[in-house]
Amino acid sequence: MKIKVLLIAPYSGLKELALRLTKEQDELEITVREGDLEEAVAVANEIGSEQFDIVISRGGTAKLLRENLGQPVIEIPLSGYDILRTLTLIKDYKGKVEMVAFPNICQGVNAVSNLLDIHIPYSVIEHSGDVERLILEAKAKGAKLIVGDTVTIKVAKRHGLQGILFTSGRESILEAFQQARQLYLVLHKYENRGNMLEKIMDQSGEGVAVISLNGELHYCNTPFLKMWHIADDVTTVPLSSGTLSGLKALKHIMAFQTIAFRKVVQGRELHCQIRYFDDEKYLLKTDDTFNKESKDLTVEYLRSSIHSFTQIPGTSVAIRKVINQARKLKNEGLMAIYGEKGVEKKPIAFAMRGESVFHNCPFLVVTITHPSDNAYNALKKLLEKSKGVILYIRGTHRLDPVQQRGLTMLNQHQENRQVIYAFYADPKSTLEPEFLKIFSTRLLHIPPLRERTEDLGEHIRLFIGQFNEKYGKQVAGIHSDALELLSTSIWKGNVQECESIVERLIQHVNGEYIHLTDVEQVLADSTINYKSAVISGERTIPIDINKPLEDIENQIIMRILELENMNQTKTAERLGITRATLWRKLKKYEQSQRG
Ligand SMILES: Nc1ncnc2c1ncn2[C@@H]1O[C@H](COP(=O)(O)OP(=O)(O)OP(=O)(O)O)[C@@H](O)[C@H]1O
Repeated sequence: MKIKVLLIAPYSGLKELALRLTKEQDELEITVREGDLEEAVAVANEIGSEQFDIVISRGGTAKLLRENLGQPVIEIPLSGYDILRTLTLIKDYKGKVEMVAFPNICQGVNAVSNLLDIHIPYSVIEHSGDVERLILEAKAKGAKLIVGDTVTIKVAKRHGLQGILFTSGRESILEAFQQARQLYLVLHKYENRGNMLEKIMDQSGEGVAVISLNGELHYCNTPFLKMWHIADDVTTVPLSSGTLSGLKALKHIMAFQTIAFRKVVQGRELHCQIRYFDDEKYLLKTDDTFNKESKDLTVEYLRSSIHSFTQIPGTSVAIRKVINQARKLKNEGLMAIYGEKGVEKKPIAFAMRGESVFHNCPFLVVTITHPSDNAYNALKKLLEKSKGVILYIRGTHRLDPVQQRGLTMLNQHQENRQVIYAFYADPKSTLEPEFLKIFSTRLLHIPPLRERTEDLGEHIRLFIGQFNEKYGKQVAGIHSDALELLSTSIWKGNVQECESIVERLIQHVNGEYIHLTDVEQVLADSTINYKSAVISGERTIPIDINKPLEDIENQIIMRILELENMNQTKTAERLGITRATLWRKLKKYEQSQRG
């Protein structure tokens, strides 16, 4: 396939010469037209320059075409021979000569004329609109002959002067053809490479984009467009201004750490990861299936609708005590919070933030998913370098004793930053004493939901409202016997579990009230055997005999751990095994679940 070239000659002589030379070019299919400056742009548009791979022209016309066309434009040079030829022609001219030309011609002529010791006064054309004035000035100074560019000669003749054009000769045109061949090869190579990369990006299941933190979208692949439901000509990424300003505040952390956040698009939750890319641009990756993090430490930027303690449901003595204590601790730069899974540790931390000196700080959930040197070093870096944020850190109890002691060496009190260590169990029974000491007087305990069941009704009502909205239902309440059954449940997953049970109830019921039978049916279908758990009370637990022995053993261990407030020493004692054996069993089970 031949390279398609459009050559627009600013003067007829160049057109004639080019036409003669095209015959010798096997690899090029050259179309030659004539046109100077704006006229050349009109010619290019008329012929449809987009069908050509490369455009060739000369001087100011080439410059103008470059500004107006999408194609690469090659300029026919003015070689030393070309200049020499013209200078030889004018050297014996008796009248006054002046050169009026574009900068590149002036430079070339100067270099050659200096060598030959021929000095021609000259004026440089910066803009094509200057030509008229410069010619008139030359005329006023007594010039009879003007040498220069096509446009200069035209104007000079109009003002009654002689004009000689610096013409490009054969070798200059051939040089332009050679450049066209080379440029095409390079472009073709990059185009192939670009197409291949685009295909690879499109085939990856992930949505990938490059954005600026003002929302500008610089690049994205096809999966990204689909996940975000945007058209391919969209130039901004649809993130809320709140999220964008939060991300801006996290710029310095993104320079060394990927930050995760979630975004709901048309009811689907997208898991997003963002990190500094290059030149004030950020790489945003999104996944619409839950992507199990394989990294040892993850950082998630979490936003919340909770800004005050009044948004924390419940009136029980237990929750009021929590709120009182949280109010006292809210402005502490370093503190800890503990309570079972789903007990509302994060909502309470958000309420504290809303009423504290840290209310403008982005909230980052830092999780040690695998206790390793990598996780420890990443955490240390975050503690050393982050400012203006709340770091809510989970999983430090899984670090080894040396690493835990290492954390105590860091200056964790930074201005305008809060560090909250979060635990499931009382850290007094699990942490290295030295590490514990740095926050032990600022420790907030959130009791499990089963110890404040009088709050259950309020939680359930709020969740009913929330899920009515989500599923378009009109459930008005729950019958007292149904609520009573729920109140006697263990709620191993606490408020989080209550939320998912109410979600299932709302999906299940069709009438206006949740009845006892609805609760019984939903609980019977749920993975945890509530009914038996309710009946069994503390001393017995339900056992699914269809499960493998390892699962049953773990179920027993977890129940005793729960009853012993996650204290491993007491649990081991109660089970009649050593603490090391208990630890090994838990670890083995955890690994078998993961693997
Ligand atoms: N960012 C949030 N904004 C508003 N409500 C939230 C937020 N996070 C959680 N909740 C509500 O609070 C309930 C309990 O929260 P969550 O499960 O996060 O508790 P937690 O104790 O922090 O959990 P975990 O132990 O898993 O860290 C959730 O079921 C949800 O209803």
